Amino acid sequence: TCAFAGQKKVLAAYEEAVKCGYSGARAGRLHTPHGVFDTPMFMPVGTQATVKAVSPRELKEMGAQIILSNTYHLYLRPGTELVAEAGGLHRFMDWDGGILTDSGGFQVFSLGPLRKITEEGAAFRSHIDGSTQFLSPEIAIKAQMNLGADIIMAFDECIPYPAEYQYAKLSTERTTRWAERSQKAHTRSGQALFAIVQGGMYQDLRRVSANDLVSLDFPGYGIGGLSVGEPKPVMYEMLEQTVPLLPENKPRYLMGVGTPDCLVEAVRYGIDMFDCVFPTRVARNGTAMTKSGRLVVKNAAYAKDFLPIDENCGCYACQNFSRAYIRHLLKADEIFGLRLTTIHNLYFLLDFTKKMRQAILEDRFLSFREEFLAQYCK
Ligand SMILES: CNc1nc2c(CCNCC3CCCC3)c3nc(N)[nH]c(=O)c3cc2[nH]1
Ligand SMILES: [Zn+2]
Repeated sequence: TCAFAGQKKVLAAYEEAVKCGYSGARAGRLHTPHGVFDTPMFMPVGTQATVKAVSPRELKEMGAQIILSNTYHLYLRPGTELVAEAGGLHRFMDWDGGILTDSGGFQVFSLGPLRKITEEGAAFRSHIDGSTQFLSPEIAIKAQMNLGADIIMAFDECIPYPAEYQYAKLSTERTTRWAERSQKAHTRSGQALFAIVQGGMYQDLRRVSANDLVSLDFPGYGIGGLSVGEPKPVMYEMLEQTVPLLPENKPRYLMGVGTPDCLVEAVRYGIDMFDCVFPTRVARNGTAMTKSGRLVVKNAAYAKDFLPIDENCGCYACQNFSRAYIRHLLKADEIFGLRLTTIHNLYFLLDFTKKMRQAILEDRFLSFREEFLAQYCK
């Protein structure tokens, strides 16, 4: 095992990373002010301080450990000072588990019509009221200190795909300078600041980004700039180049990933933490995730199917309701229908990462991966 080396200001401590015999797959324990959590882990996304359609009690019941929220959205509405006055994000949304906030870097570049990026930061138009806004490392870190998450992310630029080598190089070097500025602006003890590795789809830039950020010594590392439309083999190649350069005794968080096939490959390379809007988003248009692929429960084929979505699933939806009932609710635009598909999809991914952890601890991760990929159609 990798003994935990004492690190200053580290509360997202990493210990007990148990390496299984093959490559970098490992099972670990992540220490935060709101508890100690098992990895590999999937983190449900709650963009606007709620995981859409489910309650904190239901999240706890299905085994969620850390959930995500978003600085960009909360900064625009209701404002991060207001959340601070309410006692912080945990109090505001009544969640006593772990919270991780993304710095807003990705959203600025993917949501608001981008105005311009300078060394100072990013100016953009709010997607809510079109007003001109500005985010910089200092503003993003102050906002995240106000929200009070257990883990916060450095302000970065997620390089679009595809991108010219020269642009990727300059942007990655700026993201490293922004990471240093994020570190200097981060003055809240009891909160872990993770840096974010960039480098586009260029192996050499990925290695430079990882090495530069590791020498700045962060308690954990996000891997950004992936799952932005690149082919999966390219994403895996970037992981192969990047993950081995990150300290073994620190958490690695692959941002915005993803589907079960991507999760099992990323765990193989040594990723510990994942987030993705996919399970909650597709649930809202009536698609359920299963170990053999997606099941569009809204389809007419299920009108008289009185079996649950997945007979082996332990979630509230599968334990109590049939495909026919859920299809009926979705067709009737009943809110409870969205709640049931969301509960199932979140449970599916949370349970999937739990199964991967168990396989690693029992040193059978490779066969688990083979069996899963054989059954799962992308
Ligand atoms: C979907 N693919 C993807 N997502 C990325 C994300 C967002 C991760 N998810 C955040 C939650 C979603 C809403 C609330 C918080 C990325 N974020 C940052 N900061 N940098 C990336 O390179 C970055 C890269 C990403 N790629
Ligand atoms: Zn289920």
